[in-house]
Amino acid sequence: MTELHDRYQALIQQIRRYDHEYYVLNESAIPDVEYDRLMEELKRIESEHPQWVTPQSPTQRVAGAPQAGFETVEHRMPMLSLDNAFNHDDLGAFVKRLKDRLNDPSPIEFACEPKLDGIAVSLLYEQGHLVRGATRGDGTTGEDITANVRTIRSIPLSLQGDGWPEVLEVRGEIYMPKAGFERMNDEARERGDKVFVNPRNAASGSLRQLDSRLTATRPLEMCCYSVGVFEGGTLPDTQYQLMQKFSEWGLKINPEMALVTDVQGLLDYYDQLEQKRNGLPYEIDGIVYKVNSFGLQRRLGFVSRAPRWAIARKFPAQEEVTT
Ligand SMILES: NC(=O)n1nc(-c2ccco2)nc1N
Repeated sequence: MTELHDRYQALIQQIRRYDHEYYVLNESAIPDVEYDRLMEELKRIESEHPQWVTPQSPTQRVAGAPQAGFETVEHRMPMLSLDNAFNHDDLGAFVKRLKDRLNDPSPIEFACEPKLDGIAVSLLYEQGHLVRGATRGDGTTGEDITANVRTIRSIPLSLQGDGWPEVLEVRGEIYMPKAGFERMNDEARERGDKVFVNPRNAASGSLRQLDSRLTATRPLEMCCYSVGVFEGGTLPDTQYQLMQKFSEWGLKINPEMALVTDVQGLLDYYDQLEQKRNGLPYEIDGIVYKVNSFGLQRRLGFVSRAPRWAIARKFPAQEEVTT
């Protein structure tokens, strides 16, 4: 029996590693037929030994039946909205305001991230296991979409590596890549079904399904970009270091992230990303600039619902191409 149980645990680790390589690192793992064979062997062992199955097993990503509705979730820490900068002068004014408030003229380091155009989501991990997924909602109250979040392969059911806090709330954006959006709409047209106007609406509609078996068929991904609640552990001192930790723990982060210094750095990054924008495999509607140091972020605090230490800079709206 222990030999079979050892095989069972090895299978879970192997499939978890392939999921991470394929869905988080976007590296081609093994041929589908080989992956499917491993999953079939895992399901067969679980059917013979149902008492071994835990919610963290790769076979447990899709619930068997629809839920009646969505429970509400009260966010222990509000999910922030971002102040906006509409032009380069606004960015200069933003940096000046920070230096005045810090009463320190020395250069400030910023973490720069593409502003993904999806749905902001909170993932709660306890003892390293995913226990809840929730939408941002109005920032204070969101909807419990755990069953749907569990179907997204780029979201690990258990954190990898070590050193993560006992309670860790990871925040990020769930989005639908452009190629998946086009493919899904082509299939919908062939079936005579409703098509979605844009990837953001498609992601939102997919997350609001009461039947997670439908959500599981949708090409959704998640990039993680900030932390909410954390207990029973420590986190790095900067946004950039936190993202490296997230990646070590098996969470997907955005590869376009960069560290820059002062206003010129913000402007250069804007120009670089504006050039890249149309070639990216997902839609972005701007950039999020964050003061990199968490110590400085704490000193700067928030104004009402938005942090003083971050600002969004939007690109000009793109002409809707009517197909
Ligand atoms: N939407 C998006 O891509 N965001 N949103 C934040 C954010 C919002 C509040 C704190 O951080 N960061 C990124 N990359």
